[in-house]
Amino acid sequence: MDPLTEPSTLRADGLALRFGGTRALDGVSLRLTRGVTGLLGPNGAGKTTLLRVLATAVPADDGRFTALGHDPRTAAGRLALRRELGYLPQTPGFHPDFTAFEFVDYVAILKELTDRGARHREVRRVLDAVDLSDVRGKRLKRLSGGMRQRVALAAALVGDPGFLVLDEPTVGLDPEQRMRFRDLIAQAGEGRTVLLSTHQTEDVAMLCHRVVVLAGGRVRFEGTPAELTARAAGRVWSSAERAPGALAGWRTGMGTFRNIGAPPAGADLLEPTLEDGYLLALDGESAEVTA
Ligand SMILES: Nc1ncnc2c1ncn2[C@@H]1O[C@H](COP(=O)(O)OP(=O)(O)OP(=O)(O)O)[C@@H](O)[C@H]1O
Repeated sequence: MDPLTEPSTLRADGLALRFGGTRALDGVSLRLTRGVTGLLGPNGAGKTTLLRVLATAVPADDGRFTALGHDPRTAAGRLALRRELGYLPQTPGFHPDFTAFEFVDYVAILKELTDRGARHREVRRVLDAVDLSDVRGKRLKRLSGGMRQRVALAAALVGDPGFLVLDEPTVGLDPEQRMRFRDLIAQAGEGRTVLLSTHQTEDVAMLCHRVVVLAGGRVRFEGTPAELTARAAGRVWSSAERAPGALAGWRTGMGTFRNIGAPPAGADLLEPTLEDGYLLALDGESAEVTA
């Protein structure tokens, strides 16, 4: 799959949504293709709001989008899109006394899988896909946080949706669980359009083919992870003292400072990371990292 020649599966133009005086989305336009796109942004950037709009949980005040060819502004378009949608919200509404199987089965019923036998096979399939077959009879309140996240992912995968919206699915997971989750998301991204909101730049570097940076309700960057990293080329340097002109800078474990911004002449340049490119894309918005 070549991301440059892949056709757009989602097109959003000028999406806007206000909460009182807050412009949570302030004219968001973007294109998604099949594969996993990472959505990065500081707290309050509008990520959850954007995902809720794209998951048809809330309508935008202005702008429009189509996903998998469906336009959710009509009731028929909304229904068609919801039938092809898997949504893992930031705080999944679990009933703690449901077992893992019952919860996913309940979601499958909501997704109109009416044939009981076929539905139960599908529930077993997705629980198996997230490696939870052994605990499918356990109540959710007895599962660890990481297991509950996997139950939520299984619920999002029910019915093999073509469009997956995942809101910070790796939050609260330990590094080993996060690695397993990345693998599951990468598998889910094969042939599907996946939009993954995260604060983890490593998640994006390791599994996304595209990345969108959102801040203040606006898209600050849209491109490949390599392009975001390349933005920081020649703009990351090391110094013995805190560099007053740096956009962001912090003391490393080695005792030296790692600085981002316009380097002074003769600076000792460092290899940039995706996180450096991300902080530069925010252009100072939330990039005052001082330690
Ligand atoms: N239901 C709501 N009522 C009022 N304000 C809201 C509501 N939902 C979001 N907001 C505001 O809209 C802005 C965007 O919030 P949103 O939750 O989309 O950001 P986010 O990027 O997901 O943040 P985080 O990374 O902290 O989850 C914030 O200023 C938030 O306070």
